[in-house]
Amino acid sequence: MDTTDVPLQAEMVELVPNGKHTAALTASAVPSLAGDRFEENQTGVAEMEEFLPHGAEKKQTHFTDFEGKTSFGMSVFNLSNAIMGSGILGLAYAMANTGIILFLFLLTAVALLSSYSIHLLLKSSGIVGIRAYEQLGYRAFGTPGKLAAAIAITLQNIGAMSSYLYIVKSEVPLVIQTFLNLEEKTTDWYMNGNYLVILVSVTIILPLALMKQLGYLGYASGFSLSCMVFFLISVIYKKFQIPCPLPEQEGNTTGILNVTTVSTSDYQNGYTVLQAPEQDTCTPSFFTLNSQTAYTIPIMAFAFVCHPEVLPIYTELKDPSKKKMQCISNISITVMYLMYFLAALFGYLTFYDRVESELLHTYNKVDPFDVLILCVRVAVLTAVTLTVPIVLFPVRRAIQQMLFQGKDFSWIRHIAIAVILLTFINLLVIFAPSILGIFGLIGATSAPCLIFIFPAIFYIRIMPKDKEPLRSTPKILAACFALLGVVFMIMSLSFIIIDWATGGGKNSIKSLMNSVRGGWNPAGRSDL
Ligand SMILES: NC(=O)C[C@H](N)C(=O)O
Repeated sequence: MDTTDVPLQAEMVELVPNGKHTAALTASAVPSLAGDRFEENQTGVAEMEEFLPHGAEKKQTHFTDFEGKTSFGMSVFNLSNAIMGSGILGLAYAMANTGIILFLFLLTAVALLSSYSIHLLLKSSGIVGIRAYEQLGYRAFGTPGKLAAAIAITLQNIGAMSSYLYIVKSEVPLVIQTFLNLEEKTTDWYMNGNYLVILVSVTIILPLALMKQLGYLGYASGFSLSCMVFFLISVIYKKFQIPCPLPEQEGNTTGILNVTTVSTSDYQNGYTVLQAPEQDTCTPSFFTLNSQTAYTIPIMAFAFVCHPEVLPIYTELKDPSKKKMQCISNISITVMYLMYFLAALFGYLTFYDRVESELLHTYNKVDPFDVLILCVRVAVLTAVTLTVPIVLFPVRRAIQQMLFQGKDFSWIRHIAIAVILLTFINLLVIFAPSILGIFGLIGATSAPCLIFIFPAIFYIRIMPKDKEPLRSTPKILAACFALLGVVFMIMSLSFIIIDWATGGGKNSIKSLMNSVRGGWNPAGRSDL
């Protein structure tokens, strides 16, 4: 089809919720939304060519720019999998620093805000045709908008993927060691996290990342979610199994509960400083405020980030409509909200103030050879491994939009970008885990941008003024939403900077990691 049709088609889509554009294709008379700023929408030309059926022009009344094939259920799985990641492991720690009531309040607020943000993205995408986050940026602010969105997505998702692969690198050797019943780590290759992370990347992640469409990952996502359900059930079960307070270390290695002392000094290191009044260690707190409370919002925001994946999933949805996609998002967010709350609650009620910024690590201290905990670790490993391909898709797309815009789909490029990305993340995780801390800084800026600021400002720019004037309630609400994002961003950055200024080298890195990775904190592990 004629490439010059593309911007016109996109423009004429009048508040059509889903990319099933009912507007006629005689769009030459429709004025450009943003004036003459964009001579041509080069962004999606090639992709649209690919997606657009060649007979589309004939379908004057029911134009569909991409024939999605993914079912409602699979889309729920994919979006839930995109939401669920290492974030869940940090929430019990967040609860220890807020108390149950304040945590519930904040978690509810972040979940609602996340859903509202998806609403804004979907509404904007109804105007320009469903595509991707960066295209909304392009529509709203031209190339700078597109680049800002693409860079934020790339940084956020590379940060998330490297945290997942770090879990693989540090947990798989421990799991193998435990399975083989070895007291000490040996020098065999299968005990070396570096080799194992490469093996997992090549054998599991890469083949999944090479799929042409996200929709094909539905089964993997469903499996990944069931692993997380198992994790949750185990966390609940363990609450009733692990005594509080933990008995002192007895040098006992044969009992059912081999308990290693969890002394308070273990936790008085940098980011895990918790003031645990001796006599109250096993009493839940409903409302807590301490120096770590401030990290709660970035931890929760990270846990709910899925926004780069929303539009690609929408594009691939069968019989798409904005209502259907919002419903998918709301179901995914609600289920994750419940899982997050329960995991945090029972994790917290097991260890109270002694919970670490990474929940699994805390169980390790009780009994690293416990079979159930071992299975839980395998489940979490599987879940995060299967999340990597989902999170990689939007990054590849963002790179394509930045470097190869307007080019036709090419398998070679599709494969090459995935291989280069995975190689880069592997190198990062293997050779420079401490550099990962820098993603803390990036994450503190990219997560609020992707959840709050971009959806709101893109919406304000994209929604035509004659439909919704600048002073209309939806636009004022969107402006407040963007402002909230700026406040969150400044807040997170200030905490990081204050921590850097006062914490000293290692601890500051810990705090950084903590603030971006939803509490998953490789730098906080003893092996670093
Ligand atoms: N998709 C992401 O960026 C992070 C994800 N929400 C997590 O908790 O790991």
